[in-house]
Amino acid sequence: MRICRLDQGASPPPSLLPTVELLQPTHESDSLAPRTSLHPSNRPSSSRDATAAEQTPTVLPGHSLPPPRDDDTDHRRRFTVAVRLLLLPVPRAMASGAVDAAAEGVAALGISAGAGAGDDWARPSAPLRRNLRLLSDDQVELAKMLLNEGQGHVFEHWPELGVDDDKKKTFFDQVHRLHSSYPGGLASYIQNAKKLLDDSKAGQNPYDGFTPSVPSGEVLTFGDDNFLSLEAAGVKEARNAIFVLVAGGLGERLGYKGIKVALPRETTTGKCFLQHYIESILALQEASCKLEGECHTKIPFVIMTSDDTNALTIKLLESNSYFGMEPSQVKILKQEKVACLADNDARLALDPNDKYKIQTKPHGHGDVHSLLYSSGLLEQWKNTGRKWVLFFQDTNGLLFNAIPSALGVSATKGYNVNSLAVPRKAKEAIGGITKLTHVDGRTMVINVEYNQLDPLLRATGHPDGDANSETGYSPYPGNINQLILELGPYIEELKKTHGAISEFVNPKYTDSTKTAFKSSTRLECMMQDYPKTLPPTAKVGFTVMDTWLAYAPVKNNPEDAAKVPKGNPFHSATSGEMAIYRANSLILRKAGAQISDPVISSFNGQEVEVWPRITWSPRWGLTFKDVKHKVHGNSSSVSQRSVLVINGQNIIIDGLSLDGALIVNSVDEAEVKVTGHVENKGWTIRHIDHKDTSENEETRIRGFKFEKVEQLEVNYTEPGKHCLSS
Ligand SMILES: O=c1ccn([C@@H]2O[C@H](COP(=O)(O)OP(=O)(O)O[C@H]3O[C@H](CO)[C@H](O)[C@H](O)[C@H]3O)[C@@H](O)[C@H]2O)c(=O)[nH]1
Repeated sequence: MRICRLDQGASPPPSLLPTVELLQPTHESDSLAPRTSLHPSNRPSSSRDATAAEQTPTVLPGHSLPPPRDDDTDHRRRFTVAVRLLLLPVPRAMASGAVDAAAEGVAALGISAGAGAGDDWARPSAPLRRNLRLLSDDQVELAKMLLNEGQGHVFEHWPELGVDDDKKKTFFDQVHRLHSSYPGGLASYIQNAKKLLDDSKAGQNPYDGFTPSVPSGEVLTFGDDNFLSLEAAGVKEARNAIFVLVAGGLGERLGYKGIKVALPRETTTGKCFLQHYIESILALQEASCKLEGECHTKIPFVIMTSDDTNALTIKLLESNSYFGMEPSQVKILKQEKVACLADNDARLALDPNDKYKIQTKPHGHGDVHSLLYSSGLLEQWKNTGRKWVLFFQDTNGLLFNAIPSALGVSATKGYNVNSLAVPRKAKEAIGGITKLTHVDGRTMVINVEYNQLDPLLRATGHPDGDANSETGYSPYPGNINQLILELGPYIEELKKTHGAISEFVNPKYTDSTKTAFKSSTRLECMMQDYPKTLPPTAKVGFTVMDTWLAYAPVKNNPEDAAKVPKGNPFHSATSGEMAIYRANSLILRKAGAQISDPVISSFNGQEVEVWPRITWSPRWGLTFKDVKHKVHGNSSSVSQRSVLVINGQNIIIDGLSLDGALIVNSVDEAEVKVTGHVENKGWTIRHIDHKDTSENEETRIRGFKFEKVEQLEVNYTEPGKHCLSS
């Protein structure tokens, strides 16, 4: 083995950069952003154990689904009415209501009067009435609203004045927050919930009158000429893009205690999802700018967080110097949670551990549209020539393999909306992209969420429901929730809707009488329902790519993953990591390298293909053209037991024969040729049981870890030409 100009030691981590900008638009000032939707949608919450009857989610009544597309005027008129109803400036309207004389008398003191004739409104709740002296005028109005909406139970346990007074005040602080962060206020939320819960109980079919059929979209074949030219078009457009990561989800199904974007995407390098996303955006930025010659564009990166994820996301960014991104490029939009509902009457659920607190949960990724709208960022970006907004989710480690070509499709086809899709296995937990034709002739191409597709098909003459065709896949492409929206039309639409996304509710009932819930529920909304409000003239398309290339999320905990029907994807930490090795192996094969076949192995009860553990930094292989350019000839080979980590922009693989572990790091200015035979004992894979608490959680949920027996690691830190050869 001959190593030319080998330097050891990595550069020290950069020092901490300034803190991220946290944008928190309130809906009080943006009261137009309605949550009551005209175009309801349906989707289950994280848990998937309820029966179909129990799971049927519901939409707001009075707005039959989907939107009227060919009678837009009528639709808009109804929409306007709905919005107006929501637009009442609730706190002020309430404050200007009848205020009793006693309260007026003490208003200057900031407290209301004690129980008296003017407090008759509080008669339904004796505990509240006894505590009225504690409340400010605004709080009195909130209390009135709660009683009006049938929420007297929240005061039932209140002791007399003087006991727990601070907690009582804190309770009202929370009520105020819930009230002011929901368009139309908490009363609207409760009223919407009542309607949706009624519909859910009645089993109302939101797709009444619609017939599903298989739509046609762009189907890409990895590596062919069309793919290459679309990738090139996408890279060119990338400098006009904005990336939006929705990362407010609890990740209940995975059960991981940290934030999902902090999980390692793969464990050869241990780089987390967020690092990979940021490095991919920066690589795109650089590649796109290079095409321009001189260009100083910084691609904006928005992260939507929630109270569950916000602090940890900011900490992850700050403690890693934003993974190389300029802090000013990153914008954080925090979504507010909504109140949980305990029963069919939409009674607010109290926290079992703190009766002075209302239980809350995230409202769904659909919040991203109203948050972007009210942030004012979209207009700013439009003024600086941005054209595309790309939305993506927290744990798809393969996503950036698909971004350049998908953006190329948007640019060349002129799509206002482009959804990325993959072939879907029947009953897989991803929505199906479906053409819906109404009896009155309207049509739309839209995501039908996975729990709705089966009942819809059964109700429309497909007795097998959500079933695979002779191809072994569902005929309906699977939506992976990577959306590319054209900025101009997006802004125009948001000016009308203010980011309104239809809500739905998905209570898990204890039994078929649908009278009680297994646990509290809440209203939700989904970002992929955005096209439902678009006029028929909008160019809505989708792009289908191979699953192995584009989609491998980490959503399921080991136990649930092991129960996934045979042949369906596990969507676990195990499968998510193995999918990266498989994709990289297949990409290198396509580029001419000889990559050994995988072996089958079982981790945490999941049988997966174990390919050579090959990874590279986004700067090395952003597009297939880049990979082809850096893999010379077809004489390189990598054995199944090998690990290959390529970490540097200008590393050329030319006649390498690898049987062991090889890690090559280089600075941009170094050009490194890797050739010859590298053999060592390499890294073995040790099985770990997910119940083995001696291992950390990140390891346990994937079910394996590498034992680094022997490896060759080389670091090129000096500019110039280098070679690593035997
Ligand atoms: O209130 C929320 C809820 C979720 N999220 C984020 O939204 C993304 C998606 O959440 P889930 O992974 O829980 O989504 P589901 O698996 O329920 O389903 C979604 O993702 C699937 C693909 O992974 C399909 O596209 C499906 O149609 C779509 O609804 C995640 O990044 C999550 O962090 C939020 O930001 N806020």
